[in-house]
Amino acid sequence: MLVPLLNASLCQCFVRRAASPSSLNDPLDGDIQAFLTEEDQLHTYDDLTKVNPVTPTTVLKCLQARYRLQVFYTHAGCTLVALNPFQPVPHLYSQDVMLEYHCAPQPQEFKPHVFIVAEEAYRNVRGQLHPVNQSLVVSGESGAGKTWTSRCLMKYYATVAASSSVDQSQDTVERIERRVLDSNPIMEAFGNACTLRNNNSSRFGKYIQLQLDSSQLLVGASVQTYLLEKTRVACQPVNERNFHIFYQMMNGATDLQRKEWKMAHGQRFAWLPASEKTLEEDGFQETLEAMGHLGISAGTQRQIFKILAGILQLGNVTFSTSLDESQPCSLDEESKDFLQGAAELLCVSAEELQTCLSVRTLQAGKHSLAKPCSQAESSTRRNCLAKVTYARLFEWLVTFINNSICADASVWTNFIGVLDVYGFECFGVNNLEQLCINYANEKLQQHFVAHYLRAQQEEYVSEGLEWSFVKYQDNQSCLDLMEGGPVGVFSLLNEESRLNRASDAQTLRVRLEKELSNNPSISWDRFSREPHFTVAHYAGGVSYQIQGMVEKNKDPVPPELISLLLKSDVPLLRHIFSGKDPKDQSTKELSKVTVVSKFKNSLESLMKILHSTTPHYTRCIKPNPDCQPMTFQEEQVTSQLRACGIVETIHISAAGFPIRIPFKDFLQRYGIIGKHSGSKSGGDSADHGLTGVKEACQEVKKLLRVVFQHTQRDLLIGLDQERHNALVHCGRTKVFLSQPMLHLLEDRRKTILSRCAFTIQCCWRRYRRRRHRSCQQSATLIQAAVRSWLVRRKLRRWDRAAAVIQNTWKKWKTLLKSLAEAELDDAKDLAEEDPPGLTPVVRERGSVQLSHIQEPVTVRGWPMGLALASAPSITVSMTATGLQKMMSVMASLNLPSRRGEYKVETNQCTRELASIRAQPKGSVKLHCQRSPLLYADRQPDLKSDVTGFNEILLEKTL
Ligand SMILES: Nc1ncnc2c1ncn2[C@@H]1O[C@H](COP(=O)(O)OP(=O)(O)OP(=O)(O)O)[C@@H](O)[C@H]1O
Repeated sequence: MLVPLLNASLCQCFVRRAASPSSLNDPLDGDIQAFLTEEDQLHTYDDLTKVNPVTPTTVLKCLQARYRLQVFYTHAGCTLVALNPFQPVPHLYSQDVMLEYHCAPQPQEFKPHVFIVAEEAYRNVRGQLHPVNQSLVVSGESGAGKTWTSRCLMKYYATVAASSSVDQSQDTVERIERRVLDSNPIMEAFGNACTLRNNNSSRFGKYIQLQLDSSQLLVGASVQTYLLEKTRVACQPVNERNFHIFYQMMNGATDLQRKEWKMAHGQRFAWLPASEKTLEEDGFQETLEAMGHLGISAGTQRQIFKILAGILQLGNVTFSTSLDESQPCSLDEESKDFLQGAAELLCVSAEELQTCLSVRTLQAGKHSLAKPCSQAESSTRRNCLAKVTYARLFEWLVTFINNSICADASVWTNFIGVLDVYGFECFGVNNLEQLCINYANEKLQQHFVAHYLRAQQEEYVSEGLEWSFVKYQDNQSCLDLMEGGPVGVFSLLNEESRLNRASDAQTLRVRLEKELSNNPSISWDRFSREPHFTVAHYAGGVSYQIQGMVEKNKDPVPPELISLLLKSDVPLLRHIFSGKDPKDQSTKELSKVTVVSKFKNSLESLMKILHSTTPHYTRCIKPNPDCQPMTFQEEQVTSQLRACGIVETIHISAAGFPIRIPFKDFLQRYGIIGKHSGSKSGGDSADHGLTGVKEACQEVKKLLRVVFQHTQRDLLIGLDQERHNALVHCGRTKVFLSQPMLHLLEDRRKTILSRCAFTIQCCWRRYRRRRHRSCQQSATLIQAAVRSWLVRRKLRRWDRAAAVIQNTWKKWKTLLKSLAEAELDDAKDLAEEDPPGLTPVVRERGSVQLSHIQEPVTVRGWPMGLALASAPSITVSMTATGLQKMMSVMASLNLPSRRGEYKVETNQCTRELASIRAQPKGSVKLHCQRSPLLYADRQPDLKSDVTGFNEILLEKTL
């Protein structure tokens, strides 16, 4: 009951991520992305399956980074991805490099290269107890570099097989090598053409078997071709050219040949458009040499070129509409000449040729009926004659090449096959050719997926994983749609083609819709004017036009034409049509052979061969549509990665365990989960640097247990072992993770990290608070210490000052005392001389000596407010006047106020008062600044409270 919740949530996530291709594009969080793949290190990844996570985006970035650094080859698991440099890179393909790869004990450790694939296949054959044949499948879109790569592989084998031959005569080896290699220029001259996408585009598919003897030496080869685009002979797409061989003849023929071939300088041929464009592929001499090497005699060569020249002449024959329907179309004068020329070159009767082209023979029982053709029909018959002749000539050439290079069955024991097939095609208008090509690609894709799945499974097994891709959905439903019996697109198309009636696109469309509407891989746009059907291929949907499909499938060749050619005086022409005489074959037999059925049969036999061999895939990628060197267009590459199955491999990875992390890295990143989950597991391992893989595995398992426990606790449900295994697996050296498991781990890690961050924040804040508080306390302490130090310093200074003052004061006092005593001694002496009661002696201006006063005496005082002298302050403000002053003086001197006994009056003396001192026996000494001692003998009141002699009653500091 508890299981469904988590299962539902995890598995929904799992299904969503695994099933939807777009989910693979999900940008992962920057941090995990950086952990899994370091972007600046992307170019170092030699294998695309090692980028983490394997998504189209990371794969694309990796390829781009490598291309920028001129690294053109990258592994993608069991596939090799080859980016076209579109410029010569001679050092990459030299003979030395070939031998280097061949002689290396472990070529896999070298940089990715097509030679690794070649060498691996070569060693596979050699190393087996019962040698297994090998197949090198080279695919990609037009111009991606398939032909180049196939050539490279053939050169490699020609070199390494020859280099290993010590006991054979060099001559023999060279002859075989040469022949094998010479088959290339011939086939390219006859089967390649300049198209908008590639100047040297192969217009046929081929499978070359390189035959090896028991000593693994190259002893021969054989070629099987598929679906030559023969319509090109009579109908070239705009801005494209016919097959190279016609231009080679035009450019390279001698005058004699020109005369013979009716190919004058400046002669224009309708079927040779863009003849002014010269290509490096137009080397006629090279083709002639190759023909010679392969043993095509000069006579046969002459016949071949005569036939080709005849075809060119035919192209210039145009029919005019006949006004009378009972009469065949007429020819203008020029066309008559060209027809005559064609007939001469093909060595047939010109009249017969014209009749064959413009009159149809209808068979009614034993009677035959002649029916003039319309202009269009006549043109079709003309084209048909050219196409069938060229196709038969090409077939014959291939057979000849095979006869020339194929070793005797008793000589060779094994082979390495090189398959160079057209890639997935999707144009504006797609017809039967595209249907066949895409069908072949579907077949190869299925083969590839099965092989890749096997390779993945093998890796899982080697890592000890018990998991299988049993539920992986491949492209079977699309194949069922096309080839399915009893009802499929091909069978319905064949049925329509075999009916002896005019083909009608609408009828076929209705039949397709009625019979196949249950298949999810087919759809229709009901609003489209043109009848068509859309097939959902693995590489994307392609809409096929039904119009003309049945006719193309029938590929009818008017029997009159074949009969005519069989009468030709050119032996080769007779030969290539021999055995095809319509009279010798029953109509039933003929009607059986449609283009589709022929193609399907040849593909089936190819698939049988592929299934019996060990395949090696090379996916060629065209980095830009303009064939420019060092230009990488992301969209262009992405669509090719999808079309060549690399994205499929990514889906396969996603269906399994797309993320693989070595134990050590895993523990380093996720060890924190164990540490912070209250469990002892998983935490310390990364810190202590585990060395043993076994211990690391144990730690990882513990850690995963913790994660699951937590997930269960969080979601209150349980996960069974089966579900665990669908999410994560511990291999022998790595942890295999599904996308949902990665997200689970990442979520857990993030939660823990944010909890840790919160704890760190709390600690930090607490620490900051404490630090602040202690700072405050310290500041207070320092302040107190400084203050006390300042006070102490001040006190010390005060002490010192007081001591100085005291000292000085003491000295001063002593001095005064001594002076006073000296004065007193003088006064005594005077007193002894002057008897008491005498009138005061004025000693000094402004001062009086009061003694035994009978009359109120005038005390000449001090001009300033002596009264203020009694103020606590030692600084006296001199503002008081008159009585105030007198009173204040009285008060300050603390003199008893005895009315009438004395009076104090302001002295005229403006000098400042220094001090007032007590005199002996009650006298007061008014001490002036200048000579205070002059007042020492003044005695204002004998009954005063002044006690001390010479005591300072009041003093003003200066
Ligand atoms: N490895 C390479 N180094 C240098 N140039 C290359 C390489 N591969 C391809 N090219 C260039 O790219 C061009 C197209 O390559 P190629 O003819 O092999 O394409 P293709 O896939 O066979 O195309 P098609 O399907 O049309 O035949 C070549 O003519 C060559 O100039």
